[in-house]
Amino acid sequence: MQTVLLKVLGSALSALGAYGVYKLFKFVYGELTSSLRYLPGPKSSSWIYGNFREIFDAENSVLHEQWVKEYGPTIKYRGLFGVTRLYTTDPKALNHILMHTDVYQKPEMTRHALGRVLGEGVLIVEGEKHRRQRKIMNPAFGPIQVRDLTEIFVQKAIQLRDVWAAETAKEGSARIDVLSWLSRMTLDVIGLAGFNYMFDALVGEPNELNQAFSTIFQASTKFEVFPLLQAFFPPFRLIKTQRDRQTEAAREVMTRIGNQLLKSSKEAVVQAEKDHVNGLQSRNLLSLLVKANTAANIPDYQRLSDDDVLAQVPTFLGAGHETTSTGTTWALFALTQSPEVQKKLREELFAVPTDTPTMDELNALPYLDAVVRETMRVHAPVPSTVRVAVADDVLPLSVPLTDLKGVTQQSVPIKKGQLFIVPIVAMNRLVSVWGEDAFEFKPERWQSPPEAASVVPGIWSNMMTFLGGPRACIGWRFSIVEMKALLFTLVRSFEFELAVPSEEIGKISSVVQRPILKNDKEAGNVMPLIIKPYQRE
Ligand code: HEM
Repeated sequence: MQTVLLKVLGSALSALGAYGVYKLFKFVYGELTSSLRYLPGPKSSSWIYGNFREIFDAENSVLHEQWVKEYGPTIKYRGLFGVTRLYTTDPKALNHILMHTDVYQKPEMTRHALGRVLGEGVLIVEGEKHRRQRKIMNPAFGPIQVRDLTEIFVQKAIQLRDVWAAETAKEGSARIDVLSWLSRMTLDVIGLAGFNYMFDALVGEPNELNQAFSTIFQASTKFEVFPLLQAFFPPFRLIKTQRDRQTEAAREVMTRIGNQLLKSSKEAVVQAEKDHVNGLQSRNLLSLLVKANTAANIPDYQRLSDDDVLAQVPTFLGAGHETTSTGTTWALFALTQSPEVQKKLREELFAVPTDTPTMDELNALPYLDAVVRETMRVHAPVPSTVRVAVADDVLPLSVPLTDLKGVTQQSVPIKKGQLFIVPIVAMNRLVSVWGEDAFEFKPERWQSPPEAASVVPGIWSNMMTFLGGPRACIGWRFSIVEMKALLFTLVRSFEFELAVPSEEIGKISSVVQRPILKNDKEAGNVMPLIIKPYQRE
């Protein structure tokens, strides 16, 4: 028996070894013959990590932005185990990548990492499945639907205002971690607006789903090798880390709650149809999706299965909650750094004679709009994303590049398997578009945005914040109005100051770019502000 076992083990190890040698050979051959081998770019600083560690230490895009200054808009650098990554801020090349979703897709490792948390929702799936999901989902995110949801945004912003007012009541001011409170508020909003579900995160202790989510999405402040090994080498995924177990537990909670929500949504849609009403219960995203999916004019082959609909619950939670809370956190941070902007914004907001504005009233405020745009430009919550070419292609360039052999290239030949970083915040802060002060927070620049911005291939406001093309963010209108409702309510009620010196605030990115305290990384993702009730003269 023992001999048989040893033989099986021996064969398995030999097969694994042969597979490893084959992969290594394929990789080395691919690199030696790569069409990118003469592209300019920084030297790799490690055989194992490539340029990864310095990128991790340099707050995401800052280092890339320096490289672009040094080597030009289209460069290559090394990722883990020396894998070549192509990085370009050339708008024509990026437009090509974003528009050709049949060729440029999310890499398997990204889909694995996101999928184990969020399931097979619209954020993860590719090809025909994506087109089908997106088609049924698009109508739920239109301007009319978001207008209907504004009441929820404003109600929840007022509830947060009241919680903070109570915090400041004793001493006249309070030190508050605004990130955690905004995160509770946006969770409540996506619960209600997404599925008519009450998380009640703004009252009492976080409930089980809230807790599960916070654990998964807490960005790691340390450089960890094992998750990278799992991402690159699927066999490592068989080894379950504590984080994997937490994620699985969270997924179970989400599936359980998701099933209940889907059942209630279906019942609410049927009831609303019977009663010929369009009540709030059936005005949430999930019910709109259920309604669209059951509409008589949809052919059966285009309908989503229950599993597909269910997968959108964690997708909305994951994609629509921390992104908006982080964006609003950076907006408040920016206001603490520009007291004159804070004052000017408050003056504009006080001109509105109601505490409960509609979407149209919020959208009619030009300075609020400029503050939101400028925050989304400078502090884009998702700083970059990734794509892989699933077929050979040719990438067109608007700025020709001179390769290491001195040859000028108008385009770059791309081989199947090539990884790309899609720069979001770096595109939003291009000096060639926004001028020398591109890194500074100046809402006034939106009075006359530069002509040059029109080449940036973004779905919103000539920025990449919500990406562009068929995979652009579906929830951009939702989040912009939610942020406006929050800023409207909070800036009218409080004055904001940073509770620590500004140099102490750092950024750390795990999909979403959140604040940390550089001198106290153990504190996790926090943004401590001193808030004082605003006394109107
Ligand atoms: C400030 C807030 C937000 C930001 C910065 C943001 C940003 C993004 C970005 C950059 C992507 C593309 C990711 C990629 O393909 O690599 C994306 C996709 C997506 N976002 Fe958002 N998002 C925000 C809010 C929301 C909200 C509120 C929702 C839903 C309620 C939402 C739902 C989605 C979904 C479902 C996708 C996948 C779309 C697809 O692949 O077809 N997002 N978002």
